[in-house]
Amino acid sequence: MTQTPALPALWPAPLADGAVRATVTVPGSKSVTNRALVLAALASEPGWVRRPLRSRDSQLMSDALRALGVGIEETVSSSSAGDAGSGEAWRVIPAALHGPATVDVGNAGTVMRFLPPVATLADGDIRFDGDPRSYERPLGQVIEALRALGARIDDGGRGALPMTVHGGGALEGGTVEIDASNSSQFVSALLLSAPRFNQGVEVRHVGSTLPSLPHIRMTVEMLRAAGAQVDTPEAGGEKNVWRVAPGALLGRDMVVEPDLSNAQPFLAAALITGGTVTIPDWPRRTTQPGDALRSIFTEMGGSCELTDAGLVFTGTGTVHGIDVDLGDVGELTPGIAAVAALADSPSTLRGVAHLRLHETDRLAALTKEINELGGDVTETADGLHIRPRRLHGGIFHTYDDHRMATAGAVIGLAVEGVQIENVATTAKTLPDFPTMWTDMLSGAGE
Ligand SMILES: O=C(O)C1=C[C@@H](OP(=O)(O)O)[C@@H](O)[C@H](O)C1
Ligand SMILES: C=C(OP(=O)(O)O)C(=O)O
Repeated sequence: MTQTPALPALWPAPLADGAVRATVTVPGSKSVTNRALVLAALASEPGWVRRPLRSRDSQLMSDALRALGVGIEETVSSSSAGDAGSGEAWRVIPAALHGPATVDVGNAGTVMRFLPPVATLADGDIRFDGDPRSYERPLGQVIEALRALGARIDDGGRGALPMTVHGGGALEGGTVEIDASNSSQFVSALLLSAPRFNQGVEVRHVGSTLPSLPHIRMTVEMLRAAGAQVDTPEAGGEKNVWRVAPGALLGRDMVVEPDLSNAQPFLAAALITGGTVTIPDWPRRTTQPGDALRSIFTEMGGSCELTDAGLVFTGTGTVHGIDVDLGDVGELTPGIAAVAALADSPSTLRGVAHLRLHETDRLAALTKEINELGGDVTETADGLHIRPRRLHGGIFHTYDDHRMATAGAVIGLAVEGVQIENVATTAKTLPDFPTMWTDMLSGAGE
């Protein structure tokens, strides 16, 4: 990670003085990095995580796994995987998991959901704590599911953090029902550790909706790549039922794809300024929800092409409103809302009620912050109505939410005088964002 110079409490978002033309290399996916770390830590032999994301969320994950006894050596190397694998690489050396230990989850959904099942396999007490917001983010369903599978957890009756998992060195596993309508991460959490449960797991989602399905597919694909046997609804199984058989996970050489959701502000910059931004290494096939930006931002007025140089995205400078269900790709909502506020027609963003439980209540935060710049946004039961208005400068508050900060920067490209409060919060998944943003505006890589 490059050392970012101290950032001001209020960061003046730069205004674009013309069409943006840049090539932007986006760091590794948070979701892939943190899954790769968990799977490598639970494997029966050492493995590699190549091109990992270095950010607060991945640091919290690796610190936590180290606290449980896992070895993680950070190296720079070349690999037999060729160019795709060269650069930074973490060697993960699994070990018997030990308590007592303390895990700081920060405000990382992946850490607070994926690690309690891992902690049940440790031979002692694992205390989980985190940022104040982590106490409010839903975890009760994971706690109850783990109890049903044989775990002992002391959460003081809160169904939330802080809590202690009394690891017994093993977990029985078996069949469990869970309502994952508040977060797909509940399902991913139970599946990721399940090869190590005595009976594996059968997870039955019983809620009315299930957000972020691509992230569950990511979990399944990465489990399979690590040698796990997984049955899914897609493979002809029962709807909303996933099964993972018990068995050893293999030590793999995993190359992390660029974080396509973090490519969003840069693509948005091309869209709204009528410029062109190229994102190298955009995968031709991926489970990342950010891939949906190709179609969503095309519908909003841009065009794109997957070339050998990466994804080349071009805007016309005219942005259209959109009516779209973002239930599968909820983490894209703040960036889409920012673009929609600059469009030539209204937008309706649906299917994202669960965003009220993310880093902050994103529906309330987007409504308030865009409206304070002169916008006209209203919350609906499951999303936002955005009627574009001429916006003016002002302070864009971020509520410790990395995607609020990048959304504010997108608006600031087109609206003079936008100041982003605590832009440093982008360190959650994209620590170099302010530098990357100014580099993009100076035409870096062209
Ligand atoms: O499993 C994952 O890596 C994620 C799943 C999604 O969570 P929700 O299902 O809670 O939205 C997504 O929003 C989050 O950024 C990452
Ligand atoms: C919802 C998000 O993060 P988390 O992994 O903390 O849930 C996100 O990155 O948009």
